[in-house]
Amino acid sequence: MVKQTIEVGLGERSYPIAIGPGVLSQIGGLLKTAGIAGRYGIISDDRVAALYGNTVLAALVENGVRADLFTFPHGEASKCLQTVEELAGRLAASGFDRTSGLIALGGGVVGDITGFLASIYMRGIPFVQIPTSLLAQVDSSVGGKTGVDLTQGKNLIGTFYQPRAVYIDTEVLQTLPEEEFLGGMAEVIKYGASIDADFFHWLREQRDAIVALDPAVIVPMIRRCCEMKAAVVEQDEQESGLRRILNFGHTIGHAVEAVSGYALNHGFAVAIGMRAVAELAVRSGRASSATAEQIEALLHLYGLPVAIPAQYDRAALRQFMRADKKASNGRLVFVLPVALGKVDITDRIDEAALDAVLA
Ligand SMILES: NC(=O)c1ccc[n+]([C@@H]2O[C@H](COP(=O)([O-])OP(=O)(O)OC[C@H]3O[C@@H](n4cnc5c(N)ncnc54)[C@H](O)[C@@H]3O)[C@@H](O)[C@H]2O)c1
Ligand SMILES: O=C(O)C(=O)C[C@@H](O)[C@H](O)[C@H](O)COP(=O)(O)O
Ligand SMILES: [Zn+2]
Repeated sequence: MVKQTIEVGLGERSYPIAIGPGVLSQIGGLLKTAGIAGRYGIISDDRVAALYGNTVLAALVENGVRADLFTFPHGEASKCLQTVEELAGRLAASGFDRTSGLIALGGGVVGDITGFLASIYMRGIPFVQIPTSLLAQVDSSVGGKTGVDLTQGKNLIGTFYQPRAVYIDTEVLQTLPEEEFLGGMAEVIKYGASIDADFFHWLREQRDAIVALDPAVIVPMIRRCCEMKAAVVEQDEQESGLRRILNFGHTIGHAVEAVSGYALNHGFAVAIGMRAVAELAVRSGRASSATAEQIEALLHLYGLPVAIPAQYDRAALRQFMRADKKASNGRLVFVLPVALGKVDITDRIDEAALDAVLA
């Protein structure tokens, strides 16, 4: 199948997203067009590096590019300042300078860390994304949000820093554990529920082909998500308004993820957060129960969790929600689904309704 390309139009910071099976086998040639003159540091986690690190390394070496591979332990616990500091130290000790570039080879954790590191190493060096999880291919590799977690909450340290290019090889999804694939489907469903009702219905109709990783549906599905994200980011790169819609399900989702001690994957937490906020929309009189039921049914269809586990401390959930970046002047901000494919952003939420949803 031929590789497809989408452009993220951000003026001088515009970049291409190449999507298709076999992109990784062409990566040496593709990277030549990314405009990075010097050495490459490939940043990956231990799991992804074991699967694909040498492929990328060899492709660069074959194309006459000097490259080194740096890894850290997989998992959200690595998404912290300590990992960034350690990687920066290793780059400096290996002689990486301002002509160098980074490659994020992995899921969203690798992408967020690498983008953040690239944005601050020697006050900024270029980087490219090679996302290998579904979640990273449909969401985190596009749009330039980078960062790490604090014990106080998710993504509390970070920058907006766009990659030079995004290279999506859909074949790498063959090795992705099922749970991680389903986590990615939560962000896919997010786009349908919040932006595109037709896409939402398509996801229901194509469920069997999607979970079977049929390229005839996987490639267009990833492409459509990237198109929607690019369109939002082009209009509101630094989230002064519209971009908040990409946070649908995240106000409660991020808190659920944090209370789980990051044991719950991000996508599962977002699924729980989307169902919770759909119920909140109904209880606030902003959405019909039919809309909430359709969202919950699609999450179920993909085997995603929808209930906040009973053992999660509700006071701790509230505390993490208050620490969210979108809270302002002590008021929580929610992205409410008012109809399929349409959301409202509001800080006017009835406390009793929120209490009922969290209960
Ligand atoms: N920057 C953004 O816009 C943005 C958007 C959404 C999510 N995120 C962040 O992304 C992170 C979640 O990303 P994630 O779900 O990719 O998690 P992840 O990066 O931890 O990857 C999930 C697991 O899958 C493994 N893996 C990845 N690709 C693989 C492959 N092809 N084969 C086998 N194993 C593979 C990884 O080693 C890891 O163990 C969270 O930190 C979240 O906050 C950021
Ligand atoms: O790109 C965005 O904008 C998003 O909100 C995408 C989200 O899926 C993602 O989880 C993002 O990292 C959340 O950002 P945050 O600023 O709310 O922490
Ligand atoms: Zn997310």
